[in-house]
Amino acid sequence: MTQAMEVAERAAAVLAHRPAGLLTDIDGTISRVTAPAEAATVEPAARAALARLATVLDVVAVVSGRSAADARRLVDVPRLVYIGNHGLERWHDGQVTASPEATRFRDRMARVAAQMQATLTLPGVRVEDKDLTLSIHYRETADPASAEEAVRAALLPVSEAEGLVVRPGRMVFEVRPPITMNKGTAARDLIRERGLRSVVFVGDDVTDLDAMTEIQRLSAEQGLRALTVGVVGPETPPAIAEQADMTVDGVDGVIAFLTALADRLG
Ligand SMILES: O=P(O)(O)OC[C@H]1O[C@H](O[C@H]2O[C@H](CO)[C@@H](O)[C@H](O)[C@H]2O)[C@H](O)[C@@H](O)[C@@H]1O
Repeated sequence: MTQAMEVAERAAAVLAHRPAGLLTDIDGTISRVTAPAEAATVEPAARAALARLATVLDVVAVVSGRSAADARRLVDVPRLVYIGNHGLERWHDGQVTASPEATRFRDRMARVAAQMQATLTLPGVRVEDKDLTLSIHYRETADPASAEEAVRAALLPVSEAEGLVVRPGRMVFEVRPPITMNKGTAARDLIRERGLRSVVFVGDDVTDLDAMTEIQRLSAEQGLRALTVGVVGPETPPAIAEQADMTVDGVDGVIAFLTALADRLG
């Protein structure tokens, strides 16, 4: 049996406990790494599997660092729940609802975005303004290692002066409000809201660890049936494979897993 089939078998057993939900990250999970970030697309086979799963599971949700509207545009499957900005907002029926706590920091975020646009002139650095959060990409620079240091040195003092938090990602720095909302709190809220008894989460990056650890905590302390699936690729932080219950190899592994799961549950 292949690794993806084994994960699908475990996931199907977990999701037999209804109501059941599947939560997935986007970049590096159902979308291959691209430069620039705007060029990313969701793999058609992943989209097809998610659409099938949405007809048999109680909840299928996308939990992304992208804005919720961008997540909806990219994944483009009706009936899914779209959570964006690392858990700070949700897209529903064309409307985005943002956390009131997060919106209090909008002006500060805009000031940091403007300052970074003006001062980060290194070719290949891109500022992605996501309203509630900000991503500063350096993947397209000639020397990403030195660009990382240059961006860090420029970004940290400005963000700290505005009371905002900087977290590293995949050749990106994410600027976020200083509040305890993340993919973990978003997953917990969705599980509570929908009364889920089981959850499968799929992700590949440091921000996905928030969701994995919270789901595992709910499993240990409250009996939630859960499976966390780490996506292992060339840029995956080692902590993902250490934290996840099971792993698959890259986006192709995710596609094989989701397709096998849809076959089992369909
Ligand atoms: O939580 P996710 O859905 O995985 O989103 C995380 C960030 O993904 C995007 O950036 C990353 O993917 C890009 C496209 O492959 C790549 O060019 C970049 O280097 C990666 O960091 C997105 O642009 C960010 O807004 C998300 O926060």
